[in-house]
Amino acid sequence: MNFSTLFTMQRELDNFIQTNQAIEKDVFREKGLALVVELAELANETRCFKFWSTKGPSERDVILEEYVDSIHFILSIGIEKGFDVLNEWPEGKVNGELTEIFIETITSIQTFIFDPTMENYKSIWIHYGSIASRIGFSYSEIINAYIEKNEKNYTRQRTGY
Ligand SMILES: O=c1ccn([C@H]2C[C@H](O)[C@@H](COP(=O)(O)OP(=O)(O)OP(=O)(O)O)O2)c(=O)[nH]1
Repeated sequence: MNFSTLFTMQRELDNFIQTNQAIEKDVFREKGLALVVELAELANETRCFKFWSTKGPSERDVILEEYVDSIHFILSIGIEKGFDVLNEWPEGKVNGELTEIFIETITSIQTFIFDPTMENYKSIWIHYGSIASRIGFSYSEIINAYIEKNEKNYTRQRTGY
């Protein structure tokens, strides 16, 4: 599946959710905060910063589901601002340990919320690409997990969780 299809799938899901929940206001900032929360949940499952604990990271599938929750909201905030024209995952390198990358990713999200430019949007993707490669998630693994969670999100809306 190519990258732009993700935007199509996300647009359809967002429309479904907004109609289902009768949302008429602008929810860009809510989605921005949701992304920060998902990033924190992801960091929490990797346990990369827990120097006080000997317990290892959560199961790979658990971490991957958290990761693709973030992907949903990255796509969604891009759609909100009309940046859903990317054909490829923006590439770039972010140096440092996973903890450092997480901290910089928070900054990239905040920067985009306050200054939603294409450059700042791409920076979020670059940071998430670095997180994926640091954890060891492949592109196809991410796409498959995204498709699975996307379907689960429809079910959750239909069953009114
Ligand atoms: O406009 C929206 C709103 C939400 N989602 C998706 C993204 C994510 O995949 C899921 C929300 O995350 P999660 O599944 O963790 O939902 P939650 O309500 O935080 O779950 P829980 O109550 O189980 O923690 O809904 C969208 O795609 N578009």
